[in-house]
Amino acid sequence: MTNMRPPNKTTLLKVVILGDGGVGKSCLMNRFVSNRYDENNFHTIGVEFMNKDIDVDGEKYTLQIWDTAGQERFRALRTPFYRGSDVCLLCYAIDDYDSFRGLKQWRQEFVNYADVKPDKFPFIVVGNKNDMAHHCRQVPFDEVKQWCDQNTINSQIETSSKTATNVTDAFVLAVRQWKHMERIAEIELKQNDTIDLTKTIKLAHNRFCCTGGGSTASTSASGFQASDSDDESMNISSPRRVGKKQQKGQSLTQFQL
Ligand SMILES: Nc1nc2c(ncn2[C@@H]2O[C@H](COP(=O)(O)OP(=O)(O)OP(=O)(O)O)[C@@H](O)[C@H]2O)c(=O)[nH]1
Repeated sequence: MTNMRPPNKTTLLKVVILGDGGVGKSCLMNRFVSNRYDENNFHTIGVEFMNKDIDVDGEKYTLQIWDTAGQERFRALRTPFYRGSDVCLLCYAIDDYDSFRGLKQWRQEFVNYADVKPDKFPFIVVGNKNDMAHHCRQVPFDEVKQWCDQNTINSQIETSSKTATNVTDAFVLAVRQWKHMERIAEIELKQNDTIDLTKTIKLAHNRFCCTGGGSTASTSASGFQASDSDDESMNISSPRRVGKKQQKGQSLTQFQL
């Protein structure tokens, strides 16, 4: 829980950057981590990651930033790395309307492979290349805001990796948005703290908590929906669990108490 956080503790956050090829994801990461900008960047193949320590609102974070390949042909190489992310930056370039239109698909791909609930996960929408001349702009800021509102995303920023405008701010915003979602998750956990014995509980077949077909009432009396992900996500006090949902095609056993 964040309010029980020991002083000087560093929180590790996995931040994944998604968006069409060429919108400037690698440049954004390199500018933020190394303060470098390369006009002639190569396309990313698969994924790359870099760490960066940052203080936000008096707390220490290590951001593990995952830069992914935007080109469609690398889809199978990037998607396995979405799982376990804490924040997702959805990037477009302000001079490329198609890259903005593509955000819907990027968000969906992330939701599917990271296995999170879209309205409970911290997404940040980043419009890169805002150093471009006014006449080059294809994506109005207001239109992006409207899209964000419709998709329950409340963080949006324009950046330029070239001129280093708002780059750090984008990552600070990401941390703040993560923290905001954590607080909401904590509140929800507290509200759901009492066990409702009349409620139908779904448990995944293959979890250790319901071995033998899950017929024991005591396992399901814990009052939570089991996740199919790693053991860390089974920690009921972890707000991260709140974003989990059933995996595609997974069979469920219904337990009626
Ligand atoms: N004007 C301008 N150009 C930029 C900016 N950021 C990146 N670029 C240009 O866009 C090119 C592509 O940037 P990358 O960071 O490689 O793009 P990417 O999104 O990582 O592309 P993939 O690896 O294919 O997914 C760079 O080589 C730069 O020439 C920016 O802020 N402003």
